[in-house]
Amino acid sequence: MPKAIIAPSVLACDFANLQAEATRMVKNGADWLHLDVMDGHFVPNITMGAPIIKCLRPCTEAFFDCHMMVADPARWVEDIAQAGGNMYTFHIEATKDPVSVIHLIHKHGMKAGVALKPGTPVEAALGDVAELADMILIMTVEPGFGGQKYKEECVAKALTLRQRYPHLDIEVDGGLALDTIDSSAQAGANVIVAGTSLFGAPNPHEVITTFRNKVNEAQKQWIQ
Ligand SMILES: O=C(CO)[C@@H](O)[C@H](O)COP(=O)(O)O
Ligand SMILES: [Co+2]
Repeated sequence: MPKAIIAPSVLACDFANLQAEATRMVKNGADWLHLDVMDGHFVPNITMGAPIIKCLRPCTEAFFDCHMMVADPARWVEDIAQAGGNMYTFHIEATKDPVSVIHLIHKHGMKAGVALKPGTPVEAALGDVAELADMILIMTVEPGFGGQKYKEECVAKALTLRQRYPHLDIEVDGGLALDTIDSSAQAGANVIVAGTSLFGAPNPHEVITTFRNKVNEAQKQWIQ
């Protein structure tokens, strides 16, 4: 069964101390670090790109989960691979040919993730995309900003995917916190991204442990 993976989004950290903030989350039990790359075109915000990821790479051995909110997903694959990205998750809305982008990502030695905005139906990812991708990301907020309200209605897409693809990594991202995790865990999501609720927590270890326990408990129902 897919295991729980907790991925703090550094978008909510103190960027003046990125190295310390990233390693603080790893010490508190994070499995991955979620790095939100925004280009100011696909979303109305600009964050970081390959140069910052490259600087962070020697600071930690954590798996870098790169969430690419960019208008041209193929364009940045080589740069992110060279910077040390491990997962390259692009938005299906940004390309007419997601299968080619998945192949390109694999060719560069990274895992391939495919993200769906709240308004994108899950059918867009069924079939070839879900079968070739290593992970599907269900956005539970509109991409572009941290600290938004969780859209619970989006988790129905995670449930559809989990029922069809019992071994697929399914990530949820946006507004995940102690009071919203249950619906995502119950729907079968196993990769939990959280920014505000982890970087703002007095005890992030406790929150990470709670997320992990809830996901692992919920995943048991999918064992056939
Ligand atoms: O991709 C995004 C936003 O576009 C996310 O990764 C957010 O950074 C998550 O932040 P919180 O909603 O957990 O504060
Ligand atoms: Co993200």
